[in-house]
Amino acid sequence: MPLWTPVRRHFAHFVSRPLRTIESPKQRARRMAALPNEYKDSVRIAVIGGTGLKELPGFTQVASLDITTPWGKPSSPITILHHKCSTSGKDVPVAFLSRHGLHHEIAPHEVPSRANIAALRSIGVRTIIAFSAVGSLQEHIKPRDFVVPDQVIDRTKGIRPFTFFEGGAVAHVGFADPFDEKVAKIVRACGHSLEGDGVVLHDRGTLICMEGPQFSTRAESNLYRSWGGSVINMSCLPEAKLAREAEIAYQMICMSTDYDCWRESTEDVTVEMVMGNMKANAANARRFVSAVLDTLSLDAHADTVNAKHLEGSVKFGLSTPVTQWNPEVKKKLDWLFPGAQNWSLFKYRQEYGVDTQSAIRSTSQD
Ligand SMILES: CSC[C@H]1O[C@H](OP(=O)(O)O)[C@H](O)[C@@H]1O
Ligand SMILES: Nc1ncnc2[nH]cnc12
Repeated sequence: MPLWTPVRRHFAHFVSRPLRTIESPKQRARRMAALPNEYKDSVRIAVIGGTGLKELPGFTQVASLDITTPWGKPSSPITILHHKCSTSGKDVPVAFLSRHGLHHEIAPHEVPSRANIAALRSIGVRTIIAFSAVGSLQEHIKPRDFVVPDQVIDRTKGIRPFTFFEGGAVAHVGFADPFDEKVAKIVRACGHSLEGDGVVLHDRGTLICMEGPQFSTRAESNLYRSWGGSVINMSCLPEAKLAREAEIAYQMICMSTDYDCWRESTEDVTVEMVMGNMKANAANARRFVSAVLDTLSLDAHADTVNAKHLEGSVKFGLSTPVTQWNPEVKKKLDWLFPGAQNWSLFKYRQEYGVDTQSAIRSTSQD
């Protein structure tokens, strides 16, 4: 074969190849950097994307915010998207954050969840829809099915920073129901509206959040099944805990990508399997998010989206009087809750022993 043939073949292939439509990481970073770095309105709703969901295509990107919090920088710049609500026609701003970074360079145990949650709250976010690729621990939850979990079992190992309240300010918030039931109801209704159209939804489930980054052993996988676990991931915690501490309504939407390693007739989970199923079901995931954003944008859900039901809960979970906060804690918590330095309800509760819920209602302006 003459020497030049492969070159010519290669060139012929090059010229006849369709134009590249897949963006390189560099191009993507450049495109984001070209967006304005500020957005003047409050953004109430955020989507946190996980494995296989680094962006929300199909929405207009209007800004890319580079925020530094007292807990460091978030996983990625926060993109502000305009979602055109299909019922009202209004443009609703939505924040998008990629949990594992722009190039999936952040491992589950390295995700800066405090910075992520604090940065989202700082731009006004009060409702988070978090996406996650999960392994199924139950036969009836098939790969590509969606699950809206209502419980979580913490199998992380305590190596991830998991609270805003430490170093001199102690608070304990309720976490009996780790997800937001009001948001969950909306998410479930949206998921069901897409059923029959390729979307299969399980209304409830117990999520096991393991440490990783290695997948589980078979013994662990079977143990979790015996505990009643429905699905497993590595990313729900401390994200959900921190959202609760920040008085943000948080609901995770899980998409099953594999049967982990407990099912004898199926191959053990691999990254290839996870990515393959995420990719194959990406259109459904997008339709699901779109439907959820559409519904959350309705005026009828404004109180839920603004997390009115969580407002003031941290004040009542405080164990350390604000007057005792050290300057560093004061600075951090005042960043998270502007005006926290002046919280007086703690004193009120201590002195008068009031019923906390009625105090929240009667002094919501405090
Ligand atoms: C790539 S498989 C393990 C990885 O996938 C899930 O990511 P995410 O929850 O962010 O969608 C899981 O939690 C692990 O981080
Ligand atoms: N089997 C699995 N275990 C933990 N996280 C996962 N994410 C997707 N599949 C998973």
